[in-house]
Amino acid sequence: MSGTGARLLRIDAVDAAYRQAGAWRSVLNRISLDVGRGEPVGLVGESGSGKSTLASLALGERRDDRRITAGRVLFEGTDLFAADRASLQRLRGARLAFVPQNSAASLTPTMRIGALFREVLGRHRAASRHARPDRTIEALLADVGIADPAAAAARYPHQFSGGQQQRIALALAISCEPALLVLDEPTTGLDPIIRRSITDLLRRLCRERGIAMLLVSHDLETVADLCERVAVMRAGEVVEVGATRTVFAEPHHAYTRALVEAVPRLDRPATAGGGRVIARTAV
Ligand SMILES: Nc1ncnc2c1ncn2[C@@H]1O[C@H](COP(=O)(O)OP(=O)(O)OP(=O)(O)O)[C@@H](O)[C@H]1O
Repeated sequence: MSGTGARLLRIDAVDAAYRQAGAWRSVLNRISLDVGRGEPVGLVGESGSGKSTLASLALGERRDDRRITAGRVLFEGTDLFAADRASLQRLRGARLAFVPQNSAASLTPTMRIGALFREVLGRHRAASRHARPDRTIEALLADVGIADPAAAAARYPHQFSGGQQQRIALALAISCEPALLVLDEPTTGLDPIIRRSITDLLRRLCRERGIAMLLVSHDLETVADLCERVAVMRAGEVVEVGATRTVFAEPHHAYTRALVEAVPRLDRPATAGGGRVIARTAV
């Protein structure tokens, strides 16, 4: 699946600013970026360059201390910052889903896994489409590799390992069949083996279900593994965007070159399967 499909998300010449000490400070400067249906797109760049801000705007998140001063964010043709709150609410969590950094910790500790799913499915009407929500929940848990899903649904998050919690959080994010998954550093802080298994799972889930991804990460290897296209940000601007292989193998912008050169080993050849152009970084 590739970015040749219809545009799903269109970030169109967006400027954004945060209020700090009573004044508005610009943090995004005429950012444009599209994500096609089913397309995985990575967002990399230096700390503070605006990646999380852009991801949050892609989710239509409104905050009193932030404003869009120019441009638009369109999701399936809806202007997320002109839409009324009810329309936005309908989109968020259903068509648009978010996987935060350390998503395992985002599972409510006092709720059983089954109840967590029923709450999310119920909130977005998806449950009513399924005659047997328990079956849906068990199928989702099985799909992310949780053994004995019926028993798992009756347990609490702390009764699972960190890696399993991460898988459950992913299953929860895709439970409403979103068209776009926005992920903020989904593999940061994970040990290398769990990171690899979560990356493989994400790739499979999104491919099988045709889910597009906007993936914010400092981990260029994960981006190279998962994303067909990548945008490189610096100081509130997209300095380079293109096919991940090309951008990482032949960076045009000096900043991208420095970023890629900072990865310890770049000498492993690209593989057909994962599309990796960057070798495993030292972890
Ligand atoms: N709530 C806020 N109030 C004021 N400024 C903010 C706020 N959140 C972010 N910023 C500023 O906006 C800019 C972009 O921050 P953002 O978190 O989007 O960058 P980032 O690329 O995701 O960084 P990192 O990789 O460190 O997470 C930074 O200068 C940051 O200080």
